[in-house]
Amino acid sequence: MTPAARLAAAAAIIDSISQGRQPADAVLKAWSQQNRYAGSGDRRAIAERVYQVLRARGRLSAFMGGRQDGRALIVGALSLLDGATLEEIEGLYNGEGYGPRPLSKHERGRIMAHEDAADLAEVALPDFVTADLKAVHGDRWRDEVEALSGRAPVDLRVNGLRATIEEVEAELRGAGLSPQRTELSGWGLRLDAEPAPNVQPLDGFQNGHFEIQDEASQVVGWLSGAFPGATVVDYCAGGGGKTLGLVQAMQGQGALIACDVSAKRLDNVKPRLARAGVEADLRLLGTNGGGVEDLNGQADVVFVDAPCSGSGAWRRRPEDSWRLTAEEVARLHALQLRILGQATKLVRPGGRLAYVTCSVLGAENEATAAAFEAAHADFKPVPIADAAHSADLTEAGRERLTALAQGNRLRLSPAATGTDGFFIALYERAA
Ligand SMILES: C[S@@+](CC[C@H](N)C(=O)[O-])C[C@H]1O[C@@H](n2cnc3c(N)ncnc32)[C@H](O)[C@@H]1O
Repeated sequence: MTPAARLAAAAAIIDSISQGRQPADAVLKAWSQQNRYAGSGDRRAIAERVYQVLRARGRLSAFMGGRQDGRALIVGALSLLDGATLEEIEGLYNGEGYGPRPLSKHERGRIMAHEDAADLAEVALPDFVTADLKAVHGDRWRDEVEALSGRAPVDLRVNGLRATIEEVEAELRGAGLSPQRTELSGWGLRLDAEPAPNVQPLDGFQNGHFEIQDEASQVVGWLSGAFPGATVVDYCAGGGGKTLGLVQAMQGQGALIACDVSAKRLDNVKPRLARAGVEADLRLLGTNGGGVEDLNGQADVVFVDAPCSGSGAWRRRPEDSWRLTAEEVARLHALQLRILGQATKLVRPGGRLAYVTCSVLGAENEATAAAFEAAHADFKPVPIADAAHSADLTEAGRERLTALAQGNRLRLSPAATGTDGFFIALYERAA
């Protein structure tokens, strides 16, 4: 494919991502299957262009005078992000072959405007998101916006029940990769996202020596208070990402009950448990919390990884950032409170409750924690500093997390910790 034909293909793919609800990855994969003439270099270049545009969509749309179509966004990217000159862009947009038609007067005018991407931070994300980040971070909101628009590395969690970190490092190096130890999690290894490391075929993955899991997602498990021999309920277990980390914190000893309202998601936990060589009691919950009555007042730790916007993972799924609405966030906030209320019943007197999201929004984090605290005087905030002694954290991690915490609440984010955005609030049920 010519460079111009790649741009035309990327524009069409961006349009189908905009018009549907499918993840960008799935749309790109479908396009590759339907366009077999595209070679691996074409597919890589097209995917890179699509992700570059998705990450900067708000800015590019503003730069192009509010247009949101794939063609305009790519013209904007060439000018604003790549720094291409008008002549260079006209060379690509000349209507020849499978390339895009020539530039319009309006498009030429936008290119001549010579704006700076950094000046467009205000419009990088939906307005209600920017307002939320400003309310939480004050002057530092720009850092959060910039970091959220970046690329995420690939983090692995070594399964200490099956392997040592040195063994996994050696296997990864043998496969030509360059793992770096993570700063906060004592079991984390970080790989560059580019070129995308393909770790799933490795023996270590197949044999459960490691899982793919963002460092912040590991850290919230280490802070949960799960200990060997405990009864731990993973209340919103989903596909089981945190479940496996919780079993590891329990050193495989005790009872782990993984619940979810989605049978399909719970099914996905089974092969992961088998690979990691651990067991959990999987329970399908009713939306009113039914199905775990036998555990009322029994759990040492209830871990609520609540449904949320997923905004903490926008580096990985940038298309979600402009699909989110303020109404959806309000719905999620109400759901988070309802689920927390249900989960409280399972905590034994003196036991722990951990509220977790992978969101960066105050509306789903501090606001939900504050509303929960106002309604549940019997749940006392536990300072993060008291939980940060976990041996699964690095020494630097213990210090850093203690310093970052605000009482019983902690935020991790691409800007603050170089991780996905996560939030945790810890409570203890009055004895
Ligand atoms: C953030 S995801 C959990 C991700 C999972 N813990 C992981 O690490 O892979 C939230 C989960 O909450 C579940 N959920 C939604 N409503 C729920 C409810 N009323 N009670 C319990 N879980 C619920 C969803 O099915 C979803 O799997």
